[in-house]
Amino acid sequence: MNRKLTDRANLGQTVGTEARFFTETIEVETLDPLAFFEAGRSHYGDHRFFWQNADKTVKLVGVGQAAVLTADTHRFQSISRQWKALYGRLIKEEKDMDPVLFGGFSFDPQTRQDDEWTAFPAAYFTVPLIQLKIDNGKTYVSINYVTDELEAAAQFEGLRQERDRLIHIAQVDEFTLQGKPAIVSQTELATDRYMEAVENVTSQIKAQVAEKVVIARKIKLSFEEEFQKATALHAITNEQQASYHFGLQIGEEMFFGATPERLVEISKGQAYSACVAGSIHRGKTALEDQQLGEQLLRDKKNREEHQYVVDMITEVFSEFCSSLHVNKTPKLLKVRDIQHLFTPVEGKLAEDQDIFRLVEALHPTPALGGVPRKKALAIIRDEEQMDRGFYAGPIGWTDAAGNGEFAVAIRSGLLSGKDAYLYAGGGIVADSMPTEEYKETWVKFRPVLRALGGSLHE
Ligand SMILES: C=C(O[C@H]1C=CC=C(C(=O)O)[C@@H]1O)C(=O)O
Ligand SMILES: [Mg+2]
Repeated sequence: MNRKLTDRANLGQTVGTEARFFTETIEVETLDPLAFFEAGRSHYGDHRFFWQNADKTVKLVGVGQAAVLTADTHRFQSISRQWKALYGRLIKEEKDMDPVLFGGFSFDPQTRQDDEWTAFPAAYFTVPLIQLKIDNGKTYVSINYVTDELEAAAQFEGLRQERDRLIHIAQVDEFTLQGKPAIVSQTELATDRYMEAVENVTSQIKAQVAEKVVIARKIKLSFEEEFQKATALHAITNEQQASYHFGLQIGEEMFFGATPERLVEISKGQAYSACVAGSIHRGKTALEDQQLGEQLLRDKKNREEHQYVVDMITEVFSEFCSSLHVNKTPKLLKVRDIQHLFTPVEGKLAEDQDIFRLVEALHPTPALGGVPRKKALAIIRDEEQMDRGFYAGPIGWTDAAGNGEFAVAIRSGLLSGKDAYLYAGGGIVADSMPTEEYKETWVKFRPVLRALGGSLHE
């Protein structure tokens, strides 16, 4: 039994057969998405989300819940089915935007469950009550409302007032962020276990039990006071520019991060993914940076880490797409602290496919799981001895038209009261060295560590 799910059974609205799903959109003057997120705190402080894609053409903020979809078994199909049932009841005019379904999946529902992740079920998605969408520079605010009652006009009018209140606060009131609270402690959890795990995994790979396995570890930070969620999001958006920025708040907890890795985007019938695996740090000078990049492109161990991901994503795309494009050799993807090997994958999505099927087929890629997938997951469960929660899982959005985007939730952490849990890992292949992998995780911890004011281990 999944205790997380039973804990959450009373949350949100179920979709009854009589339910109707109303939406209404207005276009407004530009506003700061974080100011809107913060404006929602007093009334909807327990349920908010924030998202922006890597090129910042799509920004989303949701506050409150019009509907909540959760799932335990067959979680990808279950969310897809629930979403179809819900938007099948959608009543909208042409000028109205599609409501957004936002959420994510945990990395591995079969792993052990640690207390910090209790609020996060194996799959959690929400349609916000009030939704901000900035799409190619235009700003839209929608109200979404699901009801069984025949007479919903009064509630809807109340929501319009709420919408206007939030817009006003975000546009007019001064938006002040609280400072970062002082850190009481920063603890590496089970570093010895991590080093041993990397050692064991390389031996298993040499013995041909698996080909590649990603092993991760965590750091715990404790603060003098609770870390304000908007402050954490503001800090992370300034950390690592060319990345997806996300925050998903469920009750007191918020999972957030800045990931450079797209899992899948569907836009107008095209599907896009990215193989991101294999890493080296940034150079201190432009020249050193370039030399490090060239070294990474030539490095056998990193190319091997990368190739497993390319092979797997290519295989999935050949199954789901009618045509396909994959580059033969990787490029470099440079973000603030790290450079990765990067191969974009693109295809024309076959008829009758949906984003949840693709997410299911792709998750976890060998950039976060391993090869073969099942064996790698079993080794991760045995060796890591921790609950990754939503770290390394798919996080993102979709709409009724079938468009949407999911990123791989790495470079991420969970804010939980006065504590934060940060996660980072790396792909282990036969030639991996525990001390080198350990160093690589420190580089990957940096964006969230810096955002929270932790010490970087330089
Ligand atoms: C597992 C992580 O990164 C993955 C993504 C890119 C590069 C990776 C690597 O070089 O090991 C990892 O596969 C992480 O950031 O926690
Ligand atoms: Mg690596």
